[in-house]
Amino acid sequence: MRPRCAPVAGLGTQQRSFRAPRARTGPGHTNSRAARHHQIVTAAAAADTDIAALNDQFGIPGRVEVVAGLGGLPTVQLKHACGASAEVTLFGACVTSWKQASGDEVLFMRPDALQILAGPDPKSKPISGGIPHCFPQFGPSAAMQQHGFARNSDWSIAATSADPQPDDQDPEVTLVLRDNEYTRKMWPHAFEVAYSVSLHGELLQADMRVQNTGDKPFEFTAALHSYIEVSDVAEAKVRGLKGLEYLDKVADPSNPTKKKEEREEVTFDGPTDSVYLKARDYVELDVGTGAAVTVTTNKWSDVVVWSPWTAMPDCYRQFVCVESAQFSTPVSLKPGEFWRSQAEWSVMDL
Ligand SMILES: O=P(O)(O)OC[C@H]1O[C@@H](O)[C@H](O)[C@@H](O)[C@@H]1O
Repeated sequence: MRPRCAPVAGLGTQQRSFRAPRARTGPGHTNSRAARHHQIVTAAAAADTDIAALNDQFGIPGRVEVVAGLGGLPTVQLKHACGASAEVTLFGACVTSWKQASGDEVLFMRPDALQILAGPDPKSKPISGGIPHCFPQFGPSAAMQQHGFARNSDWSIAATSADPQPDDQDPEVTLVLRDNEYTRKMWPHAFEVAYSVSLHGELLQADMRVQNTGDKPFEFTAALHSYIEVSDVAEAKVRGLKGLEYLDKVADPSNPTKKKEEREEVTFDGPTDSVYLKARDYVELDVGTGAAVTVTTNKWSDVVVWSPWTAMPDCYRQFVCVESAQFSTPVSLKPGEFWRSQAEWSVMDL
């Protein structure tokens, strides 16, 4: 990623741009074709993965398109009027691309990102890279895959939208995942996760809502596992963590050591796997090109910083994960209750 030419509006803790909750329209509601191209497209969640049919149902010309994305996977492409774009796959609801108006990619896809398509069981491996999910656990645990099943599941499109004002065309997609036979085998709970991804100029926003739709309480942990491209891991620095306690998982992930971060800037000279507890709502990653990626959150309690170092010899120099997580305090939901959290990423010139 090269530095951007101009600063992005809405950076930092003072200029949070989380929007008011948007009412969700229930199943069966579909707008006329003309109306939906101007405002909101909403429909019953589509399980169908036929790309053309999905595009016909949810596409908004010039702003939202369902395409064959990474590895041919059905993917929702968001395009902002400023030239920025993002892509979200239905498999895993993974943000596989986020580009600035210049065309520069911000996220990193690992070379093994497409392993899912090669294996005999496509649900055995998540997409490695971009912004995948961890739900209902930020792992590991014996009960299921390392970071839960959400990133190994097929999500459905619930709605797309693009605001009609010429200067505020913010494309958005909302994907949903509900419990099903596959999830109940590992986690016997009824739930719905709604996940909205939107572009506001060059800024990327994600809004996650988890609801308990069953008749017994459950607990979960979660994360947005963002892989961010850096010029070289040795040049990368994470700011905003000083003074925080963290769990150092490098020596033994299941028995981490608690430490206190004394550094103003966290740098990398070996494997790093740290969960910063009760973190602030703003952290930035200096990517070493004269730009930083900022992460501003609402309700995510922790920040994870991960570099595999030479455990991934082909790619470790090219990325750092700075993740927004809910790990130190698992969320408990009673029947009918829901939890919501948001994160936004932007690029800032230094
Ligand atoms: O599942 P992925 O995408 O390969 O990421 C694995 C890593 O994810 C990080 O969030 C964890 O802190 C690491 O312990 C783990 O190794």
